[in-house]
Amino acid sequence: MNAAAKNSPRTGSLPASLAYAEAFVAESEPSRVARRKASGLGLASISGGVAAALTLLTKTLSAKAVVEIGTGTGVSGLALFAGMVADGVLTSIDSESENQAAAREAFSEAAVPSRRIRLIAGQALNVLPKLSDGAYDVVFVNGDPLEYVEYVAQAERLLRPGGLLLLHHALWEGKVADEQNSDDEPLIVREALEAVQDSGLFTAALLPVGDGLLVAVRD
Ligand SMILES: C[S@@+](CC[C@H](N)C(=O)[O-])C[C@H]1O[C@@H](n2cnc3c(N)ncnc32)[C@H](O)[C@@H]1O
Repeated sequence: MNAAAKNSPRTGSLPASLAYAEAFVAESEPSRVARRKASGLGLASISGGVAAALTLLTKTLSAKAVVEIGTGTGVSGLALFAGMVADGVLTSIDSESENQAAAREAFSEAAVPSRRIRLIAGQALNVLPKLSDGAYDVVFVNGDPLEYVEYVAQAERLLRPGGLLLLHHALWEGKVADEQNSDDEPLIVREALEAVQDSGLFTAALLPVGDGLLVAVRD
């Protein structure tokens, strides 16, 4: 095989490569437990690859103040805490207090001090407007996909210059890329991605990790 063929993305099995990439960083025991609880509650959690990306990005930024929309049982929160500075605070919003109770257990299991955890039970679109302008290093979006356009608008306001918008499910089960697909979720996710592109406020990359992770830095 010549060097060009060896480096071609078409060489070998793409599904096997993606599975390899997803499992590249080992998952912690508290994260495994939180993932199992999520399954029991019928909730989806971020994949191992997305978790690794969240930790990497928050660590690169030395993130101190992070907003999460969609706490779930804490799989993504654990990944964010793993990258944040030692006294960083995660503000995480979820409409279901049962999910947040499971997340609190996961954070306790991982020995995250309670002063670093700010869990807010409520509808994201009621809570987000109460958070301060330009005060956050990262906004991670994993709540109601039908509200993604509004979440992007809130992130524009909440992020400091140089802060990161991380939007999960950016490829929504492979349906966002299919422009003929007009299901509600992919339609709204597509609109949210276009809002980021058209705002002129972000420099973005769409990573094909997990179900798709939009990474956009606030200019
Ligand atoms: C996919 S789960 C989040 C999973 C979590 N990020 C993780 O990986 O561990 C989505 C969560 O968003 C919450 N949610 C859905 N709609 C919401 C809304 N409008 N406001 C706040 N939370 C919402 C759900 O209760 C659920 O816990």
